[in-house]
Amino acid sequence: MFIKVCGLRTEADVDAAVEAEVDAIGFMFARSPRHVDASTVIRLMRRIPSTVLTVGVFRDQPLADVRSLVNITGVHGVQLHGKEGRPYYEQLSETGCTLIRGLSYREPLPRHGDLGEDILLLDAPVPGAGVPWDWSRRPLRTTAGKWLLAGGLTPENVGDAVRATNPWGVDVSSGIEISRGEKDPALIASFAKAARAARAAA
Ligand SMILES: O=C(O)c1ccccc1N[C@@H]1O[C@H](COP(=O)(O)O)[C@@H](O)[C@H]1O
Repeated sequence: MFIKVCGLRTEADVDAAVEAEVDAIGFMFARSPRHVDASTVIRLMRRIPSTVLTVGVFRDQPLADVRSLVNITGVHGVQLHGKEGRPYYEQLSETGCTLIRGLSYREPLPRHGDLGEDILLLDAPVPGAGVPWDWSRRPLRTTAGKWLLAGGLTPENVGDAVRATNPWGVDVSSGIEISRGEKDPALIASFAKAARAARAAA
C-alpha cells in the first residue's frame, strides 16, 4: 500500500510522516491554504530520507515555474491538478520527475498513462476540500496500474475505502488536519496505520 500525505508545512509534520514510514510527501505549490514557498520546502527536504518520494503539487501553473521549483527544491515528483495536456507532461518528463495526474473521478476513466503520467490520482470534485466522493458505489470502474485514491479520506474511513476500491495507494490532506492547513502528527500516524491494516486484511 503506497501512502502519500499532502500539504505538509512544518518540521513536526515532516517528522511525523517519516516516523509513520509514509511513501510520499506532498508540498503545495498550487494556490491553497497549505501553500508553501520554496525556501520552506528546501528546509523540510533535509529531514526526509531519499527513500520517500517528495512531490510538488501544481495546478495550471506556467511550465517554467514548475521546472524552476523542481530544480530549486529538489522534489522528485510533480502532481498536476489542472488542465495540463500531453505536451506539458512530455516536457516535464524530461526532468526525470515522477508525474502524478490528479483528476476528479468520472466515467469513463481516462486510461492510465494517457498523458504520460506515472501515477493516476482519482480525487473528489474539489481537490483538497476534504469531502469524500462516492467511492463506495459498485461497480467502481478503477484502472489498472498505479493509482491513488484521494478525496476526503480520514483515519476512520480509509479502511472502508481501501476495501471498496482496492487502490494501489492512498493520498490524504484534510483528513490528517486538526484545522484547515494544520496537520496533526497523531492523525498522520493513525492514517498510515489504518491504511496498512486494511490492505493487510484484504
Ligand atoms: O490541498 C489543496 O488545497 C489542493 C489544492 C489544489 C490542488 C490539490 C489540492 N489537494 C489535493 O487534494 C487531494 C485530496 O485532498 P483531501 O484529502 O480531500 O483534503 C490530495 O491529493 C491533495 O494533494
